[in-house]
Order: sequence, then structure tokens, then C-alpha cells
Amino acid sequence: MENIKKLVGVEAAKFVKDGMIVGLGTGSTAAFFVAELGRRVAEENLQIVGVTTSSVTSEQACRLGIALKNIDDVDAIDLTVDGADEVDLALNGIKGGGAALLMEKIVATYSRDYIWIVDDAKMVTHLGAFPLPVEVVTFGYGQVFRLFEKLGFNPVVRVDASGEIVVTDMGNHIIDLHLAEIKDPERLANLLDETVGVVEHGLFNGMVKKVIVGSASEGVKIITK
Ligand SMILES: O=C[C@H](O)[C@H](O)[C@H](O)COP(=O)(O)O
Repeated sequence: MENIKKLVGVEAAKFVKDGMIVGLGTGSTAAFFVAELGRRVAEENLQIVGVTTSSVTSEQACRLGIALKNIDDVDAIDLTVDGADEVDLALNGIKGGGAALLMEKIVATYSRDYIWIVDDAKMVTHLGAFPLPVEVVTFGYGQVFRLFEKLGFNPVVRVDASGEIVVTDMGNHIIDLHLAEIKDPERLANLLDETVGVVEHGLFNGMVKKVIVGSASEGVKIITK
């Protein structure tokens, strides 16, 4: 699995050219992309500026000597590369397994080009087997939780390994919705967008035009919309 993640990470890095402002995704797959950029910065003098999507990625990029800027200090981001938790046939996806969905969605929204890197097990017919992360403000999150219960969304407040409620980089909580199958991603996204207390959700509908998929048997495949 780590080999496949590395394969797609290195493949995605080929789209990065000198002078680019690059959005750096979060997660175990995106980490291979960032590592490859770090290698090219060190060994090939690649000139780039990164805009990161989490504190974890910022730390990795800093360690690797990748120059970073705050999203507000760049005009636009040329390309963002990120992982995903599930991708359907229309290239809608679920993100946020690593609790970085809010920063990821903002960086993706202000990027000219956006690529996902995944292993083939994440390619699905319908989204929803992966619990949908919803980022909620801490004030009144219990009320939002109860609303989700009433709607039959099987919500679970995310806790870390020591049982503490997760606090995201943006200071919010995450409620994971165990939906089994999302029949209409657009409708669900609209409902969540309109729910007071929800900051953002992990449905990334129609945002990506290119997905680099890795598999043990077939290597790398690029799916475009
Ligand atoms: O919040 C985390 C991100 O959305 C990740 O990109 C996503 O969870 C995929 O992570 P991984 O590559 O570790 O499976």
C-alpha cells in the first residue's frame, strides 16, 4: 500500500513546474507528494512556494525546506494535489479522514488546477461507505449532533486515540456521519451547507478534474473528467 501511495505521489509531482504556487494536501498519500517535492527542491533546485492545508503538512514541508506562504499572501494557487477518502464515478469525493477538510476545501477552491491521488480501493460506485466528516463549531455542536440523529445520519463525534474530542487546526470539532450510501451527494451537500453550526463538510462535489489512481496490478492510471 505504501508503494502505491508513493507511486501516485511521485506521479502527481511531475505536474509541478518551476515558479508554481502549489497547494500541499494532507494525509498519508499527500505526504508522498510533499516528500517528492522536497526531494526536487533539494536535489533539482525546484523553485516553488507551497500553501499548506494543515499544521501537519506545514511541519513536513518546513522540515523538507519547501518555502511556504499563507494562502492570503498569494494571488492564486496554480495547482493543489491532495489525497481523498472515496471517489465516485463522477469524481465527487469524500475528504476529511484526517480532519483537514476545511483548510483543504479552501485551498482547493482557490486553486487553478486540482488533482487527487488515491489507491484504487478508494474508487467506488457510490460514496458513503466511508463516514462523511462534518466540521462543526464547538458552540452548540451537541445540538447539531442531535439534529443529525433525528435525520438518521448516524453521527459520531470524532475522538482521538486517547478518547479526547478532536479539535481541528481551525479550532472546531468533527462529526462523522455513518451513512452507508449517499444517494444524492449534491442534495446532501446543500443540506449540510444550510445547517447552522456546520462550518464545512467533506463532500467535495465536482471540484476535481483529474484523479491519479494507483493499483498493485496496473500501476498508475489518470482519470480525467
Ligand atoms: O483530512 C484529511 C484528508 O482529506 C486526506 O487527504 C484524506 O483523509 C486521505 O488521507 P490518506 O491519504 O491518508 O488516506
